[in-house]
Amino acid sequence: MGPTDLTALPELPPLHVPWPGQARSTTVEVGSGLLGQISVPETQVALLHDRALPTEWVSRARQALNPALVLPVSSGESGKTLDEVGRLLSALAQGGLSRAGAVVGLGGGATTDVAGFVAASYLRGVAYYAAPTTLLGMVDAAVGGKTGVNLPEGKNLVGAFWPAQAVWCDTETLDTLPPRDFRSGAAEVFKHGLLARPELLAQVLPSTLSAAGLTRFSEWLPQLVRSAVEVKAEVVARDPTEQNERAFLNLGHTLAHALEALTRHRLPHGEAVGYGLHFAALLSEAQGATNLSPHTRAFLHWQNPEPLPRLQLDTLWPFIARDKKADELGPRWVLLHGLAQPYLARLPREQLGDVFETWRRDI
Ligand SMILES: NC(=O)c1ccc[n+]([C@@H]2O[C@H](COP(=O)([O-])OP(=O)(O)OC[C@H]3O[C@@H](n4cnc5c(N)ncnc54)[C@H](O)[C@@H]3O)[C@@H](O)[C@H]2O)c1
Ligand SMILES: O=C(O)C(=O)C[C@@H](O)[C@H](O)[C@H](O)COP(=O)(O)O
Ligand SMILES: [Zn+2]
Repeated sequence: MGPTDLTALPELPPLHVPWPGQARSTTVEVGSGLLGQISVPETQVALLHDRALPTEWVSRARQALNPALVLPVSSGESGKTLDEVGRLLSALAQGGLSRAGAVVGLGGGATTDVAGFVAASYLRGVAYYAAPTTLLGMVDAAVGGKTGVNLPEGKNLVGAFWPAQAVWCDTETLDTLPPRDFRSGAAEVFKHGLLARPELLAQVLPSTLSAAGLTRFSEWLPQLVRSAVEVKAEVVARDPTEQNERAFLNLGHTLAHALEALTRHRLPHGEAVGYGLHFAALLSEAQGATNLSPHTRAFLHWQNPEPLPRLQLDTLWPFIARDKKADELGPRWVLLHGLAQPYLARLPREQLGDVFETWRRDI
């Protein structure tokens, strides 16, 4: 499918994600060319952008926001460290950003996770806005208020819930996103499809028999981003701080985060999630569900993630055991009774071995 004239498509109305018990809400806008039109009410703005982002997107945001401070953030997971956060906080202090100022994060999910955490910590919290430039950032990372960084002991082990006031998803920025990063982000769209909206599965993979599927140029891309955001927004509005059903958004992530930590983050998050979704589908089938793994197997085939080294469950276990959903009784897994029927389960470790071997053979 070739490029489409997105200006010919209808404008999508903004989505408002309420924050229960608080006066604020997040406005999520999706459209092509939004970046050149963004604005914030605060007069003093610090723009934190992925250092490796094409300059065109940084220039557009600079022109629109006229920021007092422009701070490049180390790209990807290498920026999701406490050292990087410390460096950025010092730069804000030295630059004189006041409590009335705002932080704007521009980049993929890694950058918006860091920028959001910096906004949450600086002066005990300043206004935060997100301009995600990856598919994953748009459909997942920038929405819902989870911000933070990694520790050597595991993924996202430090952070804060600090929702953005606005999230601007400019789908034009995806024009420069490498295809591998695009396919990586599609894992979170697929996850939202499995969790709540099965029609999204067919939009990512129009036919499980063909390799053709979603691309940066698919005419339904802005609508797909919006639909995927809606799934997350509905859950987050009911359970913003993961006391309950928000844990479902972690489908596939117990294994994914362990794979990321074990590979020292060389495996991109979305590829780890692709592997994790397949493991969750196989585990769900071992508990009685049917017809889930054909979907996740087809997705993995389409996504074509980096091959994994030979892995043992024993090697992954310490990371699985530290998953944030674990409690004193051990890890909890997000499973599916069927499409759009998630539940949480505690499984004895002995039950995982056979499924792990099947997964290993499949990937
Ligand atoms: N906070 C949340 O709720 C949440 C949800 C999902 C994922 N995450 C986090 O998001 C991160 C993954 O996000 P990601 O997949 O966006 O990875 P990323 O931020 O590392 O970006 C992937 C790559 O794309 C490049 N890039 C970004 N935008 C580009 C563009 N428009 N053109 C060209 N290159 C571009 C980046 O430089 C990087 O190399 C992980 O750290 C994950 O833990 C957070
Ligand atoms: O927003 C959520 O909640 C999610 O679980 C979305 C995940 O895709 C995302 O990777 C999130 O960062 C994982 O959160 P964590 O609490 O397990 O670190
Ligand atoms: Zn994720």
